[in-house]
Amino acid sequence: MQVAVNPTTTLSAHEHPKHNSVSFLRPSLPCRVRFRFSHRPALRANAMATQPQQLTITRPDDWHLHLRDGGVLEAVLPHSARHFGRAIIMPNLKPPVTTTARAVEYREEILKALPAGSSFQPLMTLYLTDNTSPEEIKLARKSGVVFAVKLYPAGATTNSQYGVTDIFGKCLPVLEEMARQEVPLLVHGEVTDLHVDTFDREKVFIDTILAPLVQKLPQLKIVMEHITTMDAVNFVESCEEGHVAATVTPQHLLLNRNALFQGGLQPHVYCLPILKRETHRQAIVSAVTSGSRRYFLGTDSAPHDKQNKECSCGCAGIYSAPVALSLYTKVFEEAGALDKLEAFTSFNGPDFYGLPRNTSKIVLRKSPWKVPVTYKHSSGEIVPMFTGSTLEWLPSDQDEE
Ligand SMILES: NC(=O)N[C@@H](CC(=O)O)C(=O)O
Repeated sequence: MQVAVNPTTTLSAHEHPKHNSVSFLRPSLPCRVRFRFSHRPALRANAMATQPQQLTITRPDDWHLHLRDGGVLEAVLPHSARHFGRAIIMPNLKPPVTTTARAVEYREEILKALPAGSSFQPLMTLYLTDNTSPEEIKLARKSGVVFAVKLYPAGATTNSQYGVTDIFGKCLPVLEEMARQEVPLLVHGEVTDLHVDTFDREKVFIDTILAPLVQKLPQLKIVMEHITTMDAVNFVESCEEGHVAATVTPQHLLLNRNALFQGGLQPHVYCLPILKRETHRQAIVSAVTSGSRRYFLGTDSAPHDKQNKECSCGCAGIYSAPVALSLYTKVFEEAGALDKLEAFTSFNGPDFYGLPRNTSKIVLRKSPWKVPVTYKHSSGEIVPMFTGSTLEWLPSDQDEE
């Protein structure tokens, strides 16, 4: 990672111009994050003067992305393709992508919708059902375009009604085949029992499904997607490195559940798993900024039309693709861990999946930019995360040498 500093224009934290105030909940110091500023005034001033204004990092990948199809796909794909080299494409379309043949077709649709000259690579996934066969896993492995299988507990989230109801029964032969074929299982880690409190669903899933699954099939590679709790961090840390990992979204790093109710009900920060309390957010920030190889970038960018978010029964999902990289950088900067950013965004993911790291670079400049209020598409509009606010880190392609 290259870091460029510009001492003449560097401002100390309290001198930064306030732009349109983004209501981030400023992280208080997570327990394991070490700040490298000295308490001696002279040294501290020096450190302030060397705050980076520009970072050059290996191009990141997004290990959890919803692209949808049709007009929405065309509208959102350029935002991911601009910043990310590859992305794991989630299969929860209507109807879901349950076969390799359909994954191959969907991949073609994505490639066709890419902006000219883009080298973005969609890494396809299959949607696990009670009827998925071990044969399908062999086909997936052979295809060279399917990289994982997604477990949605039936009823857990958007378009999950065809998901799994019987993981340790009907699905077991498939999971055993995945372990043999080294195809990772990507997990939406929430139980769907209506008697379990919404805020406890991840923990109960870990205790009743995930921990027993890891015990039963220790060779199966598992990614716990979009983790939201200290319990998930503890679980991931307790497993063998390289076997169980986790993706982390910008919203679960920057927001706690108060954001859902700040000044009124806020549909655009409603996602699943739902935002949790502050102590959980701090645990996740601490985990990802520690430099651990078990965590990697997965935006869970999940576009829904404005009218389907702002209504009496709004959809779960936050559209973060255009802002995600700026937001992750902010998180690492505020934790004093910018030196750990590149491993999280660009190394840990491909290393876990056994894929090469990207070779191209992307530049992040400290240069305020305004998030558009909405993105229009052929039949509606999508409101991005932090709509209309000003963010500090602007990602762009590397300058020509
Ligand atoms: N995260 C969300 O709230 N929604 C996702 C599905 C998912 O990953 O849960 C979606 O597809 O809209």
